[in-house]
Amino acid sequence: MQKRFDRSIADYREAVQVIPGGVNSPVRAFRSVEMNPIFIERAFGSRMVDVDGNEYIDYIASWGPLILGHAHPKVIQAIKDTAEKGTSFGAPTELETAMAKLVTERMPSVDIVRMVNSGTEATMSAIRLARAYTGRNKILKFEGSYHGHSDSLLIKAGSGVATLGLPDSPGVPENTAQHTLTVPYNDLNSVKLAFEKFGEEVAAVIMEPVAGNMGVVPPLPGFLEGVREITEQYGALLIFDEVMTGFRVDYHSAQGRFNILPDLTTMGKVIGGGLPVGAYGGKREIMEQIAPTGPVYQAGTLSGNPLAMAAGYATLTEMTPDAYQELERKGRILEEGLRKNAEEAGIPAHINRVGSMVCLFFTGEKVVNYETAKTADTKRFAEYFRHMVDEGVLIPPSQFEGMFISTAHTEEDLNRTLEANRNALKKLKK
Ligand SMILES: Cc1ncc(COP(=O)(O)O)c(C=O)c1O
Ligand SMILES: NCC(=O)CCC(=O)O
Repeated sequence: MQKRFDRSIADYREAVQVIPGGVNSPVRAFRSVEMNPIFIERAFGSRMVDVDGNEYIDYIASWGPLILGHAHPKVIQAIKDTAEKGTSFGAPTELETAMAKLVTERMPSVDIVRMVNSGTEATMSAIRLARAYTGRNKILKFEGSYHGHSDSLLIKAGSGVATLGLPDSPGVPENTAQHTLTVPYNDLNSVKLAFEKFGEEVAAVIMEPVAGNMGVVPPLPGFLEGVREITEQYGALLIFDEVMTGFRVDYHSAQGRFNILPDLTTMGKVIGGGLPVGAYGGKREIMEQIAPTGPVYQAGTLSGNPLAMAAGYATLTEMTPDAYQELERKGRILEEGLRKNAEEAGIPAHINRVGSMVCLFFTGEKVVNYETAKTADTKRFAEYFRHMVDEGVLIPPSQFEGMFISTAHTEEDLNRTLEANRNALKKLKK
């Protein structure tokens, strides 16, 4: 490595004394890429600057939320203006209704929405609601999908769980885990077989409409349609986990892009504009089973927090349909450039992209599910990651995560990224 990380290394040594692994979320630990975590000092637009003064073109984007880039002036102003009037009241505000209106207008299947504080809370609450509504216990999820860290959903999970190779977490009781069925993504036949066996017991299928936690994996044609049909046939709910894809892959999210309507939708990331937010919503009849209109309990001291609502509202307001087209165009530039570079370098690679979510897998195989994602050479990814850091480009530190493009990435940033990619590929051990 040519860059110096003296201060990051010192910060990390200090952090591990008082924080497990020195990080507040495992994916920040850089373990699988065999580096110490880089501590960040500040960020603006497409750039992040670490505590040693190294500057990067950033594609982590806080793991998805920052679709406008870092510290967007309108988002920062909205947070400032709101903060001056108080940061939390424990009583409703008009801002929450305004936000709910925006979400319900844009998210095709969502009539009514409840705000929570994270994606984990959103999926956990949606599962509880689905179980209560159907009077059934089992849920079906896909291998290598990540839906946050609640017990029922930490089975064969993606994201950091996959990166660290911890498929089933200790601490999840067996009698909880037994209610979670898992099948391969993009494999409709396996979904059918699972329903033939357990169909009457399944409360819901929860799925990422574009998988984003085993790297990026688009749904194959007919897959989302098929799952929608099967769930309807068996009276199970379909939950789209749009925590990552929501307001990211399209103005109308993945459900709009692919034109499939789930019963419930979970959201997070972009709707918080960089502040802690999650949400779940859907059909009125189902959602009104939640307290206080119904018996299913779910609550939150800071839910619908004014600062988070202001940041989310400002973000969504900036994200016009044109802005999504622009992201699509940038996504295409990156996708095509990465493919061309890998071909020219003679490196086996598969590139998946949906909108502004892009992933370069170091494998010659087509990646359609977790099994095929795992054919990627993670050692090679680690080496590539470190070369990219040296080149001043920060991508998520795992083969099983995608890059996020923001409206702040300029064409120059993309060209510079492709140049960095070319240089990094050249330096890889053959
Ligand atoms: C699809 C998906 N669902 C749920 C989550 C959990 O969200 P959070 O980290 O906000 O709890 C994530 C990411 O972390 C995600 O990508
Ligand atoms: N794609 C993985 C995530 O978004 C997780 C972020 C985190 O757990 O910090």
